[in-house]
Amino acid sequence: MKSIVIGVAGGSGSGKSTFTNRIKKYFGDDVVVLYHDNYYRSQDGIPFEQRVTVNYDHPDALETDLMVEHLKKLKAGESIECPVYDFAKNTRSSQVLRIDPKPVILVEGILLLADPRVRELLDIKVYVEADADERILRRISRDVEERGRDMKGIINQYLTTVKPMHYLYVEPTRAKADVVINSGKNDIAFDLFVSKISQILREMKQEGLS
Ligand SMILES: Nc1ncnc2c1ncn2[C@@H]1O[C@H](COP(=O)(O)OP(=O)(O)O)[C@@H](O)[C@H]1O
Ligand SMILES: O=c1ccn([C@@H]2O[C@H](COP(=O)(O)O)[C@@H](O)[C@H]2O)c(=O)[nH]1
Repeated sequence: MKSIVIGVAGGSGSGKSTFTNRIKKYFGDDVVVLYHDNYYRSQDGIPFEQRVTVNYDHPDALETDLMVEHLKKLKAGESIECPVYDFAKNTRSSQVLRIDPKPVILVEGILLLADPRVRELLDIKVYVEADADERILRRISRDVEERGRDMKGIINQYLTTVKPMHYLYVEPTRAKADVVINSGKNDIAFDLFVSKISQILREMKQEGLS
């Protein structure tokens, strides 16, 4: 099976998942999503109080080697067993997720475009743009509602690691993207991607590649 790989990067809270999930919902079984977030390293070796002080916005916090290996396998038509990260516990869960290869592979993560090995595997590189104030406001709601965090912890983490790492490692990768989209709820960008992906899927089907 031949695949097209689309990488979606951007700051935390920019709307990457919103955009990616909308594409996945539209194309259903033709699309698989690989979340770089699931490749955060296990923090099982340290107590919870220490886990919350780790710099999760530095490239070293992620096991990108494993994700590169998995992405290569999916591209080669092989299934993978992806780790599953538990944000409430700040470590990997005991679960793994079997992911089967599909004609369209979406890969998503804040630091995706920071690694040349990942960039090399991507056919289309997208950067989702959003103002810093909107990103932090969205992150506050999401982290409280979905990731088991409190206000004090979110603010402390934002000021000590999220913000400085964003300007050091995430924002510079905007220049590596083929397409920069303004907001994950951008209907024009969504329509353009639907038509591009539909065209690629049609060509793959005509050539008998998917
Ligand atoms: N353009 C937008 N307007 C309003 N809310 C948004 C917008 N984009 C994303 N959100 C909301 O912000 C939160 C974080 O978005 P998400 O897509 O998970 O960001 P990311 O994956 O980049 O961290 C979600 O609750 C989402 O519904
Ligand atoms: O244990 C962890 C691991 C990561 N984070 C934060 O997650 C975001 C990236 O996820 P998005 O879905 O793109 O927001 C990153 O900024 C890390 O700070 C965490 O808080 N705890």
